[in-house]
Amino acid sequence: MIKVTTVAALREALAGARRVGFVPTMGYLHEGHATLVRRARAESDRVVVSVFVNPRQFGANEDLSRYPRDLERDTQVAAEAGADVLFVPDVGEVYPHGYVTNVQVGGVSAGFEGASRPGHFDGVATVVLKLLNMVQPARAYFGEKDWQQLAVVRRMVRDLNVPVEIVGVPTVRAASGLALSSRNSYFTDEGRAQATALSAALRAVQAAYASGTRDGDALREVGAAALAREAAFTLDYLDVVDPDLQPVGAVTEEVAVGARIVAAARIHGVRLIDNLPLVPQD
Ligand SMILES: Nc1ncnc2c1ncn2[C@@H]1O[C@H](COP(=O)(O)OP(=O)(O)OP(=O)(O)O)[C@@H](O)[C@H]1O
Ligand SMILES: CC(C)(CO)[C@@H](O)C(=O)[O-]
Ligand code: BAL
Repeated sequence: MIKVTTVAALREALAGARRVGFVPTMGYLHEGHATLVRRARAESDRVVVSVFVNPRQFGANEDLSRYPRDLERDTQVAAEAGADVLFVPDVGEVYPHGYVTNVQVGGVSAGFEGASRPGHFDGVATVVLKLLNMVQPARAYFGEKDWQQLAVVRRMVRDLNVPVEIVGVPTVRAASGLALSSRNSYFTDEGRAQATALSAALRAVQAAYASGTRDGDALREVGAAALAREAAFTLDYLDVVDPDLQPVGAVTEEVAVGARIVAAARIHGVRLIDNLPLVPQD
C-alpha cells in the first residue's frame, strides 16, 4: 500500500487503473471501515481509502478539534483490509486558498441530522463530490450506519450524473449491539455499556412492529420509551421514515419494506446515531 497526500500523487498512483473502488473515511479506522475496504477489495482492481477529517461538515460547537486521530494505526488497518492507496490530504489540498464552492443537496438533507447539525450535509456533499472527482472510482462504499448520509450521497450522484456506483454496506456492531463508530472512543467502559440502549431502542421498535403495531406515532413512542429507560441518554430524534427520509404514518406492508428506524441521542457528552430496518432483513 502506498500513502499519498496530494491529488497529483494520487492521479499518478492510479494511472492506468481499471475498476477503482473507493472508501472515504475520517480515519480512526475500526472494523466497520475494514469491512467497507474488504468489500471494495473483492469488487475492484485497485482500492483507495481516504482519511480526511473534513472541517466543513462540523458545526462551530462540535468535536472537530478533539476528533480522534491515529494515522499509524489507520495505515495498518487499511493495508490489512486490502487497500492499495491511502490518500491523506491536508485541509489546504482539499480547500486551497480562494476556495468558495458549496454543494447543497435538497430534500433528503433537510431533517434529522440536517436539522440537528445545520450545514453538515453541505460539508459532506461538498467533500464527497470533491473526493469522487479526485479518485474517479467505479464504485464508492459507504456505511449504512450513516443512513441519511448514504441517501444524500445517492441523491447527489443521481442529480449531478456523477459516474460512480454508490454501494451501501450494512452496519458492523459490537456483540452488545452498539454500532461501531470512531466516536465510541470517547466513552469510558461504563458509558460504552450504557450506549447499547440506543440499538436496543431500535430493536424495541422492530419488535413492536413484528407484534402488530402499525401506527407510525405509536412505533416512535415505543422507541422513545425504550431509550428513556437509560437515564443517561438525551434523545435528539427517533423516527420511522421512508426511503426519502419522510416520517411514515400508517405502516402498510408496502411502506414497511423500505421503512427505516433512525435515531440520534446524546450520552455523556457524546452524540451517537444509529438505524435499523423496520423489518429485519435476515
Ligand atoms: N459500524 C459501521 N459499520 C459500517 N460502516 C461504518 C460503520 N461506522 C462507520 N462506517 C462507515 O465508514 C465511513 C467512514 O465513516 P467515519 O470515518 O465517519 O466513521 P465513523 O465511525 O462513522 O465515525 P463517527 O464516529 O464520526 O460517526 C462512512 O461511510 C460510515 O458510514
Ligand atoms: C463520507 C465522509 C468521509 C465525508 O467526510 C464522512 O462523512 C464519513 O466518514 O462518514
Ligand atoms: N460518519 C459521519 C461523519 C460525521 O459525523 O461528521
